[in-house]
Amino acid sequence: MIELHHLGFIWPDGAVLFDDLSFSVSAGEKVVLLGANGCGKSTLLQLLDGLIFAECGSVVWQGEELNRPRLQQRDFARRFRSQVGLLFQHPEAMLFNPTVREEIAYGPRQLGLPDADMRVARWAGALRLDPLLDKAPFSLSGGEKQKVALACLLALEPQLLLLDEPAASLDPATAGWLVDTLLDSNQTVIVSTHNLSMAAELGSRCLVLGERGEILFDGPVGHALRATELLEKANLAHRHKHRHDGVEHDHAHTHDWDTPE
Ligand SMILES: Nc1ncnc2c1ncn2[C@@H]1O[C@H](COP(=O)(O)OP(=O)(O)OP(=O)(O)O)[C@@H](O)[C@H]1O
Repeated sequence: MIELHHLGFIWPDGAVLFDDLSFSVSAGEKVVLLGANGCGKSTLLQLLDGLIFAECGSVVWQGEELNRPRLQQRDFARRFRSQVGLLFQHPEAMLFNPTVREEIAYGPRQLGLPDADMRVARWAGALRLDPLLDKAPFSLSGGEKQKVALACLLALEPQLLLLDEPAASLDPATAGWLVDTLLDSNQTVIVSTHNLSMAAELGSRCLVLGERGEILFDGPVGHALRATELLEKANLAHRHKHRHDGVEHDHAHTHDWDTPE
């Protein structure tokens, strides 16, 4: 489905993020990206979405290299944009239409899909956005905006969903709905999250990134979440010091997942 080969990425200010990063994701896989703040999860998702491009190495999508010239070809860009969708970490970045209804319909209409209205009804209904359909997206709460952004993406029904912290502002019921929806679908999903419980429920595979975006672990989510040293190395767990009856001890902690001590 999508492959990275020896990717190297440098920001315009000279900061090196990825160096020789390689992995591939097969059709239908649900992959969780775990890593501390600033390790490169959002940047990686933007590289996979063809919004930014690497200095060296390549991103290959369904056998075709994803690069600037190819995305300037109308047919390729149209095919790629209809089959790959990115949910931005900050939903405001995606919302610019006057109403929620138009916002959700925008993508399907841009792609010339004939059933845009049906898609709006389906995904607004699923995310319980019906009462908000005639409201302006900018007037919504943080969680409501995130739901609208999700509805926009899901309405495109892409083959590959790139989700950047999709549950950050969602209430537990909606986050649970999202996990179930993704698990029930045959879409390929690459999701970044700090939410280790969600990672455990959603992913069969996870990539744990180190400080400079290097892969520290690529394997089953359950293994990663039980690997205390790995979690500490990736800054996903930290050591708490405790003092009881004059005896001090410390142990590793995550905040939403019980790591073995
Ligand atoms: N436009 C930019 N120019 C230079 N450096 C940048 C730019 N955007 C991001 N960075 C840097 O790239 C690194 C990776 O950022 P990124 O947003 O991908 O991290 P992240 O893993 O998604 O973090 P978080 O968990 O905090 O969302 C950070 O050190 C960040 O400061």
